[in-house]
Amino acid sequence: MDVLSRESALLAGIAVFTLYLLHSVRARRKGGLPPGPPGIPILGNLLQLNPLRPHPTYLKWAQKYGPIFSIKLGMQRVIVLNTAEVADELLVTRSKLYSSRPDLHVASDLVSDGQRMVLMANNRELKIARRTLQGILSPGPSKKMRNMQDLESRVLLHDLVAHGDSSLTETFTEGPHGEVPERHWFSVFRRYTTTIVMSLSYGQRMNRFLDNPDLHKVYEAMSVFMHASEPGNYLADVFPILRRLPDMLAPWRKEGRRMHEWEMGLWGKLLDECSSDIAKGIARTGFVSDYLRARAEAGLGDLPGNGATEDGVGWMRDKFLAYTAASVLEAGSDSSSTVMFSFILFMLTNPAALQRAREEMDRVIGPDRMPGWEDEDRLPWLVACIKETLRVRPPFISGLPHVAEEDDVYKGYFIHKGSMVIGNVHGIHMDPARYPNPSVFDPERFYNADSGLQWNSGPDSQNRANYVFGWGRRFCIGKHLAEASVFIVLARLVWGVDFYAPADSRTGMPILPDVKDEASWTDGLVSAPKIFSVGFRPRSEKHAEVIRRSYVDVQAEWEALGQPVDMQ
Ligand code: HEM
Repeated sequence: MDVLSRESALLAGIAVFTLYLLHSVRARRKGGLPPGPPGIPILGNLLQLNPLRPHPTYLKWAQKYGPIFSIKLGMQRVIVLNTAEVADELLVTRSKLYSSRPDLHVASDLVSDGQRMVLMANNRELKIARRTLQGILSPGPSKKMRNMQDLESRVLLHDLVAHGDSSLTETFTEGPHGEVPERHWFSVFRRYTTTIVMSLSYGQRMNRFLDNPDLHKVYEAMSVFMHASEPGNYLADVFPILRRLPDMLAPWRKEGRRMHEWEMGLWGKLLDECSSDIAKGIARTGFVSDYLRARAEAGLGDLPGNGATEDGVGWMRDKFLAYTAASVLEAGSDSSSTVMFSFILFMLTNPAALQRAREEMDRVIGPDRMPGWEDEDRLPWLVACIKETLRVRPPFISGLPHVAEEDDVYKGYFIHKGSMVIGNVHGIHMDPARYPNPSVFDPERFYNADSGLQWNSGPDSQNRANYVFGWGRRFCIGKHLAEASVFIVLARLVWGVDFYAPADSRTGMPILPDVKDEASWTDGLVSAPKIFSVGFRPRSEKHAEVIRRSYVDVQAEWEALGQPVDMQ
């Protein structure tokens, strides 16, 4: 160990011990914490769970300690909420107190320069970003994206059929951080989800999934940022005192700033290109160009820097605007495609459910046209299958952590200011009182042929079918867009495409990942199926003809809209 590392380790040790003493005295004085598994000094419960995959352990502890339990990860007190009732009470009814985020120094202050909304405390900037995005993502405005969702989902069907058996005949290996190989069928879906949010933000579509560095960069940026946010990766996140160390003793600072520069090469470049097109009088759509034009009309054409103006309006400055668009690109890409991959996996592992979905589709729609949103009410089995997919495998399976902004008391339990508070989505979805036989994939629990269709995914806390979109003031702002995408893509997939797993040459059985084995899923914030092999072909010649024709029509639409046509 060199001198610098020895000094850093010594300093860290002293800091850890001092903070540990302070925390223990405070906790003892207040008392009344929710129950929880005993930990060890300093590390608390850190060694008892995998921080990148905590949900199986959270479930075990929920079964032992009940609706609310408390653990300690190093110095960080964590309160985990395991029933819909307690999560609704704290994260919705008391949302004012529970809407901050953990203080992630490296991911937020350094990598994001404090501008990434998903990591922001419950502050003025967050309100400004949310208000701006409400303007494009609340129920009415989000419907304006339906034209793009319609056209892009037609392209997706064509791309899948063109992909055919490629993912069965080629060998693919995931990258060390779960990177998806470009030619794998996952990329066909990823192009769809990313092109939607790219059109929404910058009015530009992604017209190919192969040889498209910008598409990969969006996922790379997410991977960099998620890696930087992983609990325990940086001591400076856990021990704020270390943030005062000089640069030579704080290697994370250089690394964080380097990541920020790299990110700005993507997010900053997108904004710069948009500004320069506007300056040249080139027509651009998308919320960023609308925002820049409105800002210029307000006399604030040039507004470099971070944060927002101090006036009553609170105009976002350039970097804040670039990162708000980035939040849409990041939050809207991986999450929605994960649901699509999980749906395909659950349908293939539950062939009777898939067969029933196809029969419903044939009865209601037939082979001569593709389904649309107007058909939703008449496809209750398909919707039940999507809801059950969301319940069994929510993308953010351990929720996104909130933070208590004040001391609070719940049913006699003391919750310290600064505690991380986690809505245990998996625990709630596996609560047998709410979902009998919770580990079984059973769309029947959501099937109701007679009642009008409702997605019931919040934000109201009554009668929610699932908790995949979070809670309260941090509730997912893209829910309406996401549900519309998930529905149209999966309805059209079931309608027109026969998707199948490779068969074992000896037994003839399909080769599929074991959905109950955690090793089949990625770890980290978003838990997605790891890549698996699937082939795609049209369900009949008639379906093939509709898919072909509609792809040709879409190309004409792109030209009319001034968008690039598709490329293979
Ligand atoms: C199926 C797809 C999606 C899922 C499962 C999902 C889920 C979530 C969850 C769990 C949160 C955190 C909620 C909380 O802290 O309580 C969140 C936040 C967010 N989502 Fe989504 N999301 C999806 C799609 C989208 C889309 C399509 C967009 C944008 C177009 C989007 C934009 C955001 C943003 C900007 C935030 C941060 C909000 C904040 O921190 O205040 N999401 N999402």
